[in-house]
Amino acid sequence: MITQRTLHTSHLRSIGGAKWPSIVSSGTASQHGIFCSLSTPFPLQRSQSLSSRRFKGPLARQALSVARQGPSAASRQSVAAASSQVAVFPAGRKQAKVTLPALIIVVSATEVLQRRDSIAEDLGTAISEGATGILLGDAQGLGGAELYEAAVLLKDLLRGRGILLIEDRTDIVGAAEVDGVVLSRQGLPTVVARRSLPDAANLVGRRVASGQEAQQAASDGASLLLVEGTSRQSAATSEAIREAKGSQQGGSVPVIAVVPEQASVSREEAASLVEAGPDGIALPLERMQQTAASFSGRTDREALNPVRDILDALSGGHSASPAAPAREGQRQQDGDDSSGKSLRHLLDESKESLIEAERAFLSKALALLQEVVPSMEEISLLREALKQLDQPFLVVIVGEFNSGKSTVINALLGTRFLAEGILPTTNEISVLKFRDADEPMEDERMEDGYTVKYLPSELLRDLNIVDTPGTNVILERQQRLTEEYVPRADMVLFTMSADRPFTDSEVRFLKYIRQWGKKVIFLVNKVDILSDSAEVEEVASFVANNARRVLGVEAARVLPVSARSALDAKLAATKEKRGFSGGNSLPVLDEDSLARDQSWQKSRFGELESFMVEFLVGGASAGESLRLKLQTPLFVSDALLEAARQQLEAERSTAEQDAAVVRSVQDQLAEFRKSMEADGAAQRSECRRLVSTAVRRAGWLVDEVLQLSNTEALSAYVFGSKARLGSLPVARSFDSEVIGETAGRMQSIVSEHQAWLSSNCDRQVSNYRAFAEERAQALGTSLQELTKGADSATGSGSGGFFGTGEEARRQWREQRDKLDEEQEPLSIVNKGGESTAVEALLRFDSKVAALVLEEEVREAFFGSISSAIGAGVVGVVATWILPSTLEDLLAIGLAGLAGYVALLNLPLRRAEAKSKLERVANNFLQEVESKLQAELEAGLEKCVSETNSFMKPVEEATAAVVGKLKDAERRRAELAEELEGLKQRAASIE
Ligand SMILES: Nc1nc2c(ncn2[C@@H]2O[C@H](COP(=O)(O)OP(=O)(O)OP(=O)(O)O)[C@@H](O)[C@H]2O)c(=O)[nH]1
Repeated sequence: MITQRTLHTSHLRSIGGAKWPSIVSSGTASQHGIFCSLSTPFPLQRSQSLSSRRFKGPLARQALSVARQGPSAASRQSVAAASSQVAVFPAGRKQAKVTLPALIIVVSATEVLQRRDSIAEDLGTAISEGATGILLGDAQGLGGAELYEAAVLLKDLLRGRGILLIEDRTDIVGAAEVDGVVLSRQGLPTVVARRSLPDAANLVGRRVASGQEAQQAASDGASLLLVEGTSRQSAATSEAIREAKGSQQGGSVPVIAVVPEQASVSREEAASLVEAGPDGIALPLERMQQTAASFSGRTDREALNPVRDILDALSGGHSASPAAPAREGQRQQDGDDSSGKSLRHLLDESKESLIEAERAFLSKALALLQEVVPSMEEISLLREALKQLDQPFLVVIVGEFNSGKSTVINALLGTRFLAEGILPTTNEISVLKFRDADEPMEDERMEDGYTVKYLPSELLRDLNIVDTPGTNVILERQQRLTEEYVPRADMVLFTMSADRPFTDSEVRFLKYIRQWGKKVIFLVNKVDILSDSAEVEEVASFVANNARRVLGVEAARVLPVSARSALDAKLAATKEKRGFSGGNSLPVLDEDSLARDQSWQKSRFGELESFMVEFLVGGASAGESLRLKLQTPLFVSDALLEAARQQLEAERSTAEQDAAVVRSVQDQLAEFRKSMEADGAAQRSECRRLVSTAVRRAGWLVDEVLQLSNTEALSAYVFGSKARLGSLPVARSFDSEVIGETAGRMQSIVSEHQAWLSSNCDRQVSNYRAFAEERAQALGTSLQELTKGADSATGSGSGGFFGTGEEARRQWREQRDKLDEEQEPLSIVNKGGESTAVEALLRFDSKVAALVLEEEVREAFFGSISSAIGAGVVGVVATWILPSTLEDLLAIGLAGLAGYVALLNLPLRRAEAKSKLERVANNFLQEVESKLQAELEAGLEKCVSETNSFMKPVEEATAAVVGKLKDAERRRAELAEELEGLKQRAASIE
């Protein structure tokens, strides 16, 4: 039989333990990646288009809708839906963590809403100086909407730089998607609050005032404890902190000291607080300065850096400070090998070369993943796995709560080192590592939240053992912690209770473990509760069968044990204890008596121990441990490369949709132009209708005036010698009967045309600009930056035909000037200098038009007379009478017989007059129309060129993202292929 002694024998110690070079330096937090979702909808236009009142055709409506909404809303939605991040862990994204030492600023929602800007500045400064989070208080009295608003403001401010917690209101935590809640002492039970929170909000803090409350909260699954004394005095707080820390086995839930709003902290109180050893402090913003002064002992306000001073005091003030060991731990991880031996002794040349190839591969994979999927938080697993290569074999013990994980470890160690109990007792991950007895043994809180416990047990020289929280559905957080740790394991000891092996949830969790390619040893614990060895065998084969059937594990290694009996036997066989620092001790066993012990024999624990020895250091399966060790980072890479493939694929499809949406702007611009042109044509045809009506009326007027039976009019011409030209009957009727409302309506069409054109074009440009800005932002840059690039590209002649906004404006001005030069001035009114249709129309004067008509009438008479009395006479008469008025002329004409005869020619003259009028009107119409059209074209040209001046760079950048993602996928696929080769090499290690 192999006993505990076997594990301690000298052949273990004789194995070489040369240090392996460390592979990578410690990693940093992952950054946020580029997401190409089009999340913000276009702003709806407030002002209505002028034309919408007048032109209501389908094209007009389409043009307006394009101008108001920009690129198709439907395509934007589909894009937004496609941008999701792939999570490697089944329970979703990784948890938010409390950075230690913590400095949490407590603010009230009322304060946030009342002095938004100033508080944002104060909090922003504190966060950038190192404050680790914000607790939004004052939640009870406020309405949901206000609290939500305050939470969203703070979230925006934090931008992930620290945690955001809300006091008690789990509903707002979910709605505002913040990191978690702090429950008051009377608030919801921790378990209930956790269940009501969404997955992403994983932090549940609880206010406690005593060690008992702290213990309860920790075992309920609280993720941090906020301690304040019942009497709100710092002395009471210090006492409660001490109790809270003491009450927790391993002290792994962070304990935060709360500085109350009303009380100030004196120097003595600060010292006592620091002495109590909290993991952080929570205090109102306005207490910061004074508290920092007390903590640092500085009096000079100028020299104070409140955040830093408080954090320094917390981390440097006493030996139990969490930050210092965390840093120490990092050092250890980065290469200090004193915590155990690696498996180097099992290496031969070919394995050495495999290791080298693996290292090179892992560095490449790490670099690629960091570059192409920086938002994937799980990259840290790869970093860890790389470091882990230099560390002893890592055995992770998992199982449902109460299955006896801690007891198994205790039995391996031969002492009650870890807490056991029928209720969930393990809330955190504990990594057990070797350290020589004469070295300090304080627990170390690692930066990633795990606790390393050191002890001088020989067992730990060859392997590190990890105790994990039990998995079950009630304590979701614990389950997640364990899930997150599993990928690091080189081997998993899956502990199940003999009375309920292979429960549903165990099967689920086992499947998850297998997904990471882990070797699982099935430990059927508590076999002492089974009646005889036949039952034990029955359960063992049940487990083996199910492992094959459900998990596809052939020849599963099933070890039935009784950890409790084994531990009891070892405790009974303990001759003496070797104490080491921290008040702990390890047994020195009387191995003969242990071997004789009935309960030890029944416990079958020796089989587990001998398996471990054989597996790790000698015997036929020793090579398997090396293979597993080398496979761990490869399987992690495999999972991450696959997750990266999915993420890249999702991002590429999103980016392609984005690019299509951006490209569709061109079609939309063409559509916009088409519908604007249709509306413009409708406006011009309205002008034509108005003018032709006026011409018709003018014709009637001419007919009416120029006829012999029109005695009234004719006598006015004959006898109205005093009347001036402008007030003749024709002129008077012209205004009322011919022009009527025409001039007014024409004027309003033309001026509306201009307003309609500019407002639609401006809206279009500004919508697309907003869209382009949003796109630029989604690409992780700004529009200014993108168009700057385009500017220089244009300058160098390689950037296509689109210039910047300024360039577009210059082109537009040139174009417009050219158009103006080409335009003939309007013949009917002003003979020179006008530029736009509006100006032309505004200068249109019906009186001038009336004069033209008068002229025609005069000419009609004059022509009639001249043809009647002969050209010579007309010449004389003309020179003689021309300076006089028309009335005089008519009087002369009508007085003579010849004049009378000549008047018989009137119908001819009327036709002439009308056609002349028509020509004039058509000239006028043509001028107006061509001006309108030119304006429309120039406006649209400007709109398109200006839009393109920023859309084209965005289009290019969006297309570049697609190209980059494709390239990233190609590189990823190459690595995945390389990985397959390495996996095959590793799998063939004997
Ligand atoms: N009968 C019997 N009880 C055992 C055995 N091993 C552990 N127990 C008991 O089972 C209970 C749970 O043991 P723990 O070691 O705390 O179980 P755990 O899996 O670590 O529990 P959590 O840390 O809460 O996940 C304790 O009361 C132990 O005494 C065993 O082999 N036989």
